[in-house]
Amino acid sequence: MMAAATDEANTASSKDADFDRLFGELRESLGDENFRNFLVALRGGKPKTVKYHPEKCLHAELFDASNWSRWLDPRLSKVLEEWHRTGDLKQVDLDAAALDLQALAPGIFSFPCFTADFCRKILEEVKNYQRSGLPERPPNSMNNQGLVLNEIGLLPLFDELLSKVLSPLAARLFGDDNDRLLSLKGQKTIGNWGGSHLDKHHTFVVQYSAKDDTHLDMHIDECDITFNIGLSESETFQGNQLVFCGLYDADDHRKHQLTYRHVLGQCVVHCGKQRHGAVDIEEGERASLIIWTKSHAFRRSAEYRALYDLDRWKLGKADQICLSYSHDDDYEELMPDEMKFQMPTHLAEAAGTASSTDASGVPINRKRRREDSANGAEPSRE
Ligand SMILES: O=C(O)CCC(=O)C(=O)O
Ligand SMILES: [Fe+2]
Repeated sequence: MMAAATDEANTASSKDADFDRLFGELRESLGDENFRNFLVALRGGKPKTVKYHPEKCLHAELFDASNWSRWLDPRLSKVLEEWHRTGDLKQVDLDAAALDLQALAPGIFSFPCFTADFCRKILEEVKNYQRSGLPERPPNSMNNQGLVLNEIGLLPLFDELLSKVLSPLAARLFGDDNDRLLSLKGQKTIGNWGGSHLDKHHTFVVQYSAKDDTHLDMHIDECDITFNIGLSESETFQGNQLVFCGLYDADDHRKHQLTYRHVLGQCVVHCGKQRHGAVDIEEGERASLIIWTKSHAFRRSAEYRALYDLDRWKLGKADQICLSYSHDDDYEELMPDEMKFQMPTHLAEAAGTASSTDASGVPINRKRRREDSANGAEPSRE
């Protein structure tokens, strides 16, 4: 009897696993949006189409994809000029002093991306949509507050921005061996994560305030490369820094690497499989524009399967700030009761032996060195 029950349970769980695998493969080959439409169709429904643009939108110019170049920070446009003319990736000089790219930690870089005007308009558009009463859903499985921009008519704009702006950067930082830089400004790149062949994006805005999402638990992203652009003025929020820990299966994946303070228009780019989260917001509101990008070709390769195998994932040593209440089985044991399910800023500070950035996006230790040398003092050692 016992054996039969166990066999039955085994059969059921192996059927569940088959089902999960099948659905996973289907989702992978259809892409997220078509997969969602497929599920809606299975239930006999019609995929939802939202009539927002042009009747109800605020900034019609955002919805005209041919405007894509208008929104770029001029420092980034300049670095892409030669590549646009020749198609030669080697001409994308991320080292150019004029770009002011910051190499923050291995595989984590930031650079000026969009104009303040674009950031303001995107955020105003999001708030306008949220007031409209049109259908909404959470932007991903962990953030409640925000909006999926691809679903309100902005997909063509972000398609253009992916192919004309973000793709060459991804290729140089996370692409094939032929395209990728080995290091940049003294920081190593972390190998091929499909950056040469990005073909899909999930683009959304996340919002934090005392009212709803106050922080974001540690996680990895459902994508290969993440572009995350600050939409809020530095003076409008306190706390809520982005904290990076290690790559998902590295021995140090739960060790603090970087505390990053968002800057308006500045993009922080990282591999989706880098553990990260946002600490509690202390004052005001913050919003970020997130572009999760994927390469389906890369995901089908043996190289990807060798890189990303959840069976290899293990817990291992941890800084408290890198613990995840949604994903870590030892969270209950390692996090003291009075600190559970919060992500206070001081936890990031306590772990902040690695680098941090300040309100202008400059790594603090490097800034101190610059100031010291401007004052004629001996540069401090890292
Ligand atoms: O709050 C942020 O800037 C990061 C959000 C994030 O990591 C995500 O939505 O996946
Ligand atoms: Fe994320």
